[in-house]
Amino acid sequence: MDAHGARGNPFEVAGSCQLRGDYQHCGADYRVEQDYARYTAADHALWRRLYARQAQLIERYAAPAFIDGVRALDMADAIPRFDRVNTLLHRATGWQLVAVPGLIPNDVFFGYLSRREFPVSVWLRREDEFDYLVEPDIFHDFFGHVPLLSNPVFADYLQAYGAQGRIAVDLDAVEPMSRLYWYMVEFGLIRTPQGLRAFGAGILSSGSETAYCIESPQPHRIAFNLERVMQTAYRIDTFQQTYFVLDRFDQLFESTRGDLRERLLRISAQAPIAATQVQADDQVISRGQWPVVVSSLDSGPMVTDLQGAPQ
Ligand SMILES: C[C@H](O)[C@H](O)[C@H]1CNc2nc(N)[nH]c(=O)c2N1
Ligand SMILES: N[C@@H](Cc1ccccc1)C(=O)O
Ligand SMILES: [Fe+2]
Repeated sequence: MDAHGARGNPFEVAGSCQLRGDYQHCGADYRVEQDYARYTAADHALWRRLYARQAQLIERYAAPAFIDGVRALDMADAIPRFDRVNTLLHRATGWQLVAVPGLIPNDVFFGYLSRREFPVSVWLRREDEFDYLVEPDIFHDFFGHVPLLSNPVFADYLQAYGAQGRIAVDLDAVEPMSRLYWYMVEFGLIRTPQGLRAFGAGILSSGSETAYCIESPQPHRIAFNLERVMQTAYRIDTFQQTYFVLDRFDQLFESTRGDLRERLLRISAQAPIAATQVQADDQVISRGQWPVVVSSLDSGPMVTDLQGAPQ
């Protein structure tokens, strides 16, 4: 089966995209066995190093709901077994993990989400991709996405998103939905009483982007607006140039309610906004809006936004 699939995938770059996974043994829905025996001692050791590094970073940079999800999972010591996690996850929010070779076409992906099934790649990145890699591997898919699947509001959102995504595929108006997924599920930020925090999986599986998205003055940080997000192009092979910021997770849930068809068709027909641009009516969120207090903790200077963040 052609890994690119007739329906393409978001990582198709100029007609050639070397997908990393083994697509030779997957069915029409791209399912494979996790085949736990395939993982070597070196794989588990790399997993432990990736986990230890991110577990330390998320205390400072991740949304509390994400941290709670990580703590509920037992994945510090080895690559997790999907079947064991599924028992817990199904009981928590009705979600199940499905092993896939890697990226899968949009319509198959949305189909899974609409049934509360989350596709998780089975291959693990190389040592030299410790800080960042372009394609989603098992560490990105599992460490980045699974913690929030145990959060009821987020779990409901993701299923509603999948159902809307299937409508977008039928309309051939997928791009706005892909952008919404990218800027929220993969690279979303959220305001908390402790200040700006990340909840996007693409941020939290990357050791380098986790600090960058909060600390760097370079990227734009813009308050979430559904139309604006759906219209904004993105890069898949570098840190994001724009991050969108929620006040509350249920803004996401609200955004998938109702009939999006007119909006999807209209936005699909418009020229996208470049990720480097700021629009006149953007609510730009800069650190300056929240007086920043640096309080030294035993773990070194901690940047905290104490005033101004919404309660
Ligand atoms: C929603 C959007 O199309 C997005 O890029 C999808 C496409 N296919 C995928 N396939 C897998 N396995 N994992 C993903 O995160 C995605 N992302
Ligand atoms: N860049 C992420 C992986 C990722 C791939 C595709 C989409 C989002 C994130 C990392 O290094 O962990
Ligand atoms: Fe992802």
